[in-house]
Amino acid sequence: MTAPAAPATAPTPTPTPTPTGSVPVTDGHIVVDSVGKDYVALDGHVVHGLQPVSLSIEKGAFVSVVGRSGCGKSTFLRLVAGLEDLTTGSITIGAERVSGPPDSVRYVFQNYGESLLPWRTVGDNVRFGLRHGHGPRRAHGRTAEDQLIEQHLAEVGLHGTFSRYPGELSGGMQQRVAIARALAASPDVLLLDEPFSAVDALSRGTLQELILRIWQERGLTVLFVTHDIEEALFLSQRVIVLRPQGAGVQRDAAVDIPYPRDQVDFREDERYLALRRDVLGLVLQVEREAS
Ligand SMILES: Nc1ncnc2c1ncn2[C@@H]1O[C@H](COP(=O)(O)OP(=O)(O)OP(=O)(O)O)[C@@H](O)[C@H]1O
Repeated sequence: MTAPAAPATAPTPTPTPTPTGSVPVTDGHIVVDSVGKDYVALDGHVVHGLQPVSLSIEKGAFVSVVGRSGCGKSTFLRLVAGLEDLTTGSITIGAERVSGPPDSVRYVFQNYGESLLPWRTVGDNVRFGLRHGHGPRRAHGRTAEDQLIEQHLAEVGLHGTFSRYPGELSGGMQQRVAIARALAASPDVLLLDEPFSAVDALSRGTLQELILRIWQERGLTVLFVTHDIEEALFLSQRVIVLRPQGAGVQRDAAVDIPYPRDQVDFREDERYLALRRDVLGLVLQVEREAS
């Protein structure tokens, strides 16, 4: 496979005022300080979505978040994305405190079918990302914009699909469109919430390699949520295990295995096997205690 030779360093784009007048953040270093989230359920009782978590995620890092269902993975991602208000703490990305969706952050959801606009062509879906992004890759004029869109599509292996509709593509291809749309916004931080869980195993492998290549080439900070511990270890420099029921961080494990990582060789590496045993053991132990 083609995968990063080393952790990449993101180029620092020049801050450009957005059409709404807000100034985008310009750096992918994420600091999460005592961040917690409580929800009030319909019957009025308080649910801990996430109990206070503190983390520092370096610019250009690839970090995965794992843990059993309901432990707060998606809540954590939505808070970093500024899609929900914090109950406690603060999040900063670069120099900016997150108080709404930052211009430099893009989110790719599991359900590409819901996130893509089915009545718009693939090209127009990516155009949406381009027009609502920031940074130096914005184009002036329809032709220049179309060329940029073609480049974004080619970057995710979808050359020649501009005029097709999402519903005409396979699941894996639709998720590539969603990734291209996110990249068209020139983000510094890419958040992915179980992005490959709805695609078949083979497509999943190629999508994993795609995301590693993009991470390396663009120097993005990537936060990746998955149920799949093997996927998390294969992709990441660091795997964060959350405790059940939003009870915070249980383990913060460095995956000290160099890139490029080969899908087959990686899974035979002693360091991978030891980490897998450790992380899987933790999660399974929690499952047993909960059942
Ligand atoms: N809008 C909401 N209102 C009430 N409770 C919520 C809301 N969103 C999440 N929760 C609760 O917060 C907790 C964490 O949910 P979250 O979706 O973050 O977990 P998760 O680890 O992503 O789960 P899964 O792996 O199943 O997707 C759960 O108990 C969930 O029921």
